[in-house]
Amino acid sequence: MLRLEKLTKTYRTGDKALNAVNLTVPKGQVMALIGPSGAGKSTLIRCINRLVEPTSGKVFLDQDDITGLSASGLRRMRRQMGMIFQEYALVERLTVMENVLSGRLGYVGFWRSFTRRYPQADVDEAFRLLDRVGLLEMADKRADELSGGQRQRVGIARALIQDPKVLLVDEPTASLDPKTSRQIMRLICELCAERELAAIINIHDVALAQMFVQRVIGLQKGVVQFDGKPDALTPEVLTKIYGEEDWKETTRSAEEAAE
Ligand SMILES: Nc1ncnc2c1ncn2[C@@H]1O[C@H](COP(=O)(O)OP(=O)(O)OP(=O)(O)O)[C@@H](O)[C@H]1O
Repeated sequence: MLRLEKLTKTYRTGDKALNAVNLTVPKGQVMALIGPSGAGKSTLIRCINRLVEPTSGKVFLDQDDITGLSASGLRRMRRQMGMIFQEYALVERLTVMENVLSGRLGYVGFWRSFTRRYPQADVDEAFRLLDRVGLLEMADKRADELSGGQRQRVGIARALIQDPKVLLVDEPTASLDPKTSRQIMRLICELCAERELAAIINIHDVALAQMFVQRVIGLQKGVVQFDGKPDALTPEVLTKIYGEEDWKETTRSAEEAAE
């Protein structure tokens, strides 16, 4: 379980990106984070694993207070938080297999990580994960030979080989076509269900979020404006989060969502 208590971030420029956000994401729940540009979505995701240092407030993963950890404690804790990025963040000249195995770098000792020699159990698990994300045949290909959708599948396998408790996902489909976007969202949600993983997905595409997640959080100016089920995202709620617009074509009705 992930719990945020009054999480606040004020950047040095004075921008208050998060304002006392309280949030609990139970084990196995996939939650979409929506909101206009500048609402604080990326900041929220990055404050959880302290890529951005919160100004105040606390983040708990199960019983552990992440905000109170020393540098070495934080390194260990980050193993439990898998991250998936919009631009995949793969090492282009390495193979698919090597990219997936790099998710184990937080676990193996210095010498193994330096020489990139991984235990056989890690290699076996990497093959299993590549099979699960549909890339077994691509294990020896270089990352720069893959399509965007295939790259994101590598990014997903790399996050999962960490054996995380929570997935932090930052705009996973922003660089993908609509069909591939659905496939990637479906895959992330299926994997979270299989592994009882909590996930927070920062996503701009409201309709896509509605199709796949169980819960949506709407952020606006660093404050939670909406917390509920996807089919409760009415045009009125979207106006509250994003401002005045014709939302009828954006949202899916409850009946459609149930299909
Ligand atoms: N490194 C930084 N230094 C100063 N201000 C920042 C920094 N990063 C973000 N901000 C500010 O914090 C606020 C929230 O930004 P953030 O990137 O978290 O929003 P977002 O909802 O992810 O936006 P987008 O959807 O455009 O990615 C904005 O006002 C932004 O200008």
